[in-house]
Amino acid sequence: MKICFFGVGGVGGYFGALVTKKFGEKHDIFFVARGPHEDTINSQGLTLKKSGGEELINVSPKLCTNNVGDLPICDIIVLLVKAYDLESAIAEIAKISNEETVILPLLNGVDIYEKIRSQLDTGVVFPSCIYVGTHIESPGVIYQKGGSCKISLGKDPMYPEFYPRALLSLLNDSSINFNWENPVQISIWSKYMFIAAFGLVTAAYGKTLGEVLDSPELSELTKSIMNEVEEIAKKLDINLDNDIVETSLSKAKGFPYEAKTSFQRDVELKGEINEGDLFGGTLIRYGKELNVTTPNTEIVYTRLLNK
Ligand SMILES: NC(=O)C1=CN([C@@H]2O[C@H](COP(=O)(O)OP(=O)(O)OC[C@H]3O[C@@H](n4cnc5c(N)ncnc54)[C@H](OP(=O)(O)O)[C@@H]3O)[C@@H](O)[C@H]2O)C=CC1
Ligand SMILES: CC(C)(CO)C(=O)C(=O)O
Repeated sequence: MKICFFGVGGVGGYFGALVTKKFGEKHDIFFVARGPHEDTINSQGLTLKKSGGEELINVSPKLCTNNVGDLPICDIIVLLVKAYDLESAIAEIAKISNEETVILPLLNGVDIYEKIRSQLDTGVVFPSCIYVGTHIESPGVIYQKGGSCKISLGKDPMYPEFYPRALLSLLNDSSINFNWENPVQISIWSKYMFIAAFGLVTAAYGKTLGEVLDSPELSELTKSIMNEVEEIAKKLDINLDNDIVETSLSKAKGFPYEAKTSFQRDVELKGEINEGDLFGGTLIRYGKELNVTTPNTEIVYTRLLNK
């Protein structure tokens, strides 16, 4: 098979390394990367420090490139760019996919499937989400620490009968945990509740997940954003568990004290280029459309925009 990891940063690099370690000989595996990260992968391979660095994996794909013109039509594309790069990435992916290509986008967000479908009508696209704490430590090196590392994915509403046997075998045989869930929207919204609330608060106040949990004031603020997400989900008929806010809060205890959300990292490193609209902007828009007040999201998002 021809398999492309489009974006091998924190999450894409983590999964790309695991799949390449297992299947680099058997399948043609391609990485799309750019800049110094691409250069280092080409000269030294991609290194994954798994579970906080105790286990080291080093892999080389068949080709790492920033130009999809170098790639064939692929059977499987794992899409892992930040939301602000999604539109341009989809335009590139359209060039290496056909109607049979299986596309797995693991980005945070509740409307990623719709965003992809508004631009791409080929391929089979699986709505999904993932809990994993991982980032680019230095060019060519991915550092993973924390998170269940489990993917939730469900059927493509456009092809409800299509079961992605090859993709699921690939994940399974690469020792990647997943749940095939239908409907998957409950998991996607539960993950979104977690990351929108913790992402906004960690980024706006410059605190790690552990520091937010330690602060009664910031925990309460995180919880109040989660309550707003819950109200929006209710209006959309997404049946989240009754205790979803409590379980989402306690999920953060499963991450190391010093863990940062990917959103906090972006705000610290890249300033204004970040996924704020995916969290704050989207929630505020939903609130207006659905008549749900979102005062806490607004306070935190405004603080971020004024940073
Ligand atoms: N990191 C985490 O722990 C988690 C992240 N997520 C979500 O997963 C998604 C990906 O996040 P993450 O992996 O952290 O992001 P990263 O920024 O670490 O990785 C994305 C990579 O894709 C590259 N890229 C983007 N567009 C192109 C392009 N056209 N050509 C070549 N390379 C490209 C980026 O390059 P460059 O750096 O040059 O922009 C970057 O290396 C986000 O939606 C995030 O919210 C979900 C769960 C956990
Ligand atoms: C929840 C968390 C922290 C890890 O999955 C995440 O999704 C992120 O940092 O974007």
